[in-house]
Amino acid sequence: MYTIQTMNKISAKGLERLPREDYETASGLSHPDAILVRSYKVGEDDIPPTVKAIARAGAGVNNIPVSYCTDQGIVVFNTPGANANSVKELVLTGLFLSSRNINAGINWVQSLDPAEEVSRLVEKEKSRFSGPEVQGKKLGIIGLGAIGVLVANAALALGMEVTGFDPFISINAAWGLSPEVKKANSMDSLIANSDYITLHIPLNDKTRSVIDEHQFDQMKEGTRLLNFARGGLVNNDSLKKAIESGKISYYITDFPEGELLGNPQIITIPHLGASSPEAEENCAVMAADQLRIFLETGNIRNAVNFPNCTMDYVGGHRLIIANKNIPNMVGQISTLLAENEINIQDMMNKHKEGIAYNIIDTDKAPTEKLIADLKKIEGIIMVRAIPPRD
Ligand SMILES: NC(=O)c1ccc[n+]([C@@H]2O[C@H](COP(=O)([O-])OP(=O)(O)OC[C@H]3O[C@@H](n4cnc5c(N)ncnc54)[C@H](O)[C@@H]3O)[C@@H](O)[C@H]2O)c1
Ligand SMILES: O=C(O)[C@H](O)COP(=O)(O)O
Repeated sequence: MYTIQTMNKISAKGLERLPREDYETASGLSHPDAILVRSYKVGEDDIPPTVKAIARAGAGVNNIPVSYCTDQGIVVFNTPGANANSVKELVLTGLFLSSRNINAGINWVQSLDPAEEVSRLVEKEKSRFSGPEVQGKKLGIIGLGAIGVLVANAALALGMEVTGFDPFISINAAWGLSPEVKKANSMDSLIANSDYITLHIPLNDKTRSVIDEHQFDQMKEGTRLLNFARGGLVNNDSLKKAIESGKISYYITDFPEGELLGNPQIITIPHLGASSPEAEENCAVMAADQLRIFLETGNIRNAVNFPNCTMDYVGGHRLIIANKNIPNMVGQISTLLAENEINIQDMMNKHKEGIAYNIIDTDKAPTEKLIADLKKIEGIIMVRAIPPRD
């Protein structure tokens, strides 16, 4: 029986992927094998030593202490692309909200006295809420991953001129991107030439406050900035100055903070990007499947801190081992197996940055002592025997 601790409400469709006879899934488990989470901020103290994997049902993993998990041999998964369409639709909504003064107009209508002649007032005052069309305008997209690509293609269909900046674009993303999307060679040039800018990059130490005073200075007067990626990407002090100076006419964010409230040029959405039943289901299903496959077979798909590594598992004896990506690790592992008269039948070794991951199928079950001896090899981070299937 595997135990999975949920740290947020997870779509039932995802939980159904973990059969009840083999999995207990609950929020208050003290020794879980794995954690299933959405945006809950997971602290190191939330991760008991029994945890082998954490699955983030969503894209951003900035709420998980990934480096700590790597050091502990804990595999962290996310669900690439599973909520991208949901976010794309909200970004398009944000594009129109930033352009047509819809929010201000709606709020004004709601503030009217119903006893007044509302339809007459509306016709008299509506010019106050006029705003430009997006067709023919320039959209700059920072980050052309799962979401950025969908936004780019959809904005082209709206008649916008689209430019993207992503120095690390994946081959997959490039395949999905319309050839009409222009490539910016720097973030500065993209920013200086856009009427609308939308952010679709992860928040990490390299991207924190990536939109700061310098970036705002490059922008055209009246730029509309959309942030459906993470609050920390934009420096709030610089943003407020840019709004005061007229550089920014509207900031639309899915990540409200107290200091952003009450400003009519900042539209705050309560982190609804992935809050559609479809996205919640897609993410939960993908996260649960990835967890289950890892726990039951050791195969890894879509980990952010471990390499993808899969080998057909027919249910014999299997060891999974993670180690620092340094010389002579495989040699030491195979020598120890040979000394224990265990024959390797199949083996896969992959690495990602400083981590190497091995799947080793053997003719005999590894003993507890062998596992303990493997763990003693310097550079080994994690060793686990996968229980044979019936
Ligand atoms: N609002 C929401 O509910 C919501 C939902 C999903 C994702 N997100 C956020 O959006 C981000 C992007 O999601 P995604 O699914 O497109 O992820 P993704 O991994 O598919 O794409 C991210 C892209 O950003 C690029 N990138 C990284 N650093 C960059 C930089 N400095 N400059 C330019 N490009 C850079 C990467 O190369 C990659 O192509 C997530 O990390 C998450 O923070 C928000
Ligand atoms: O990174 C993500 O996938 C989004 O921010 C969605 O977060 P949520 O699952 O908490 O809605």
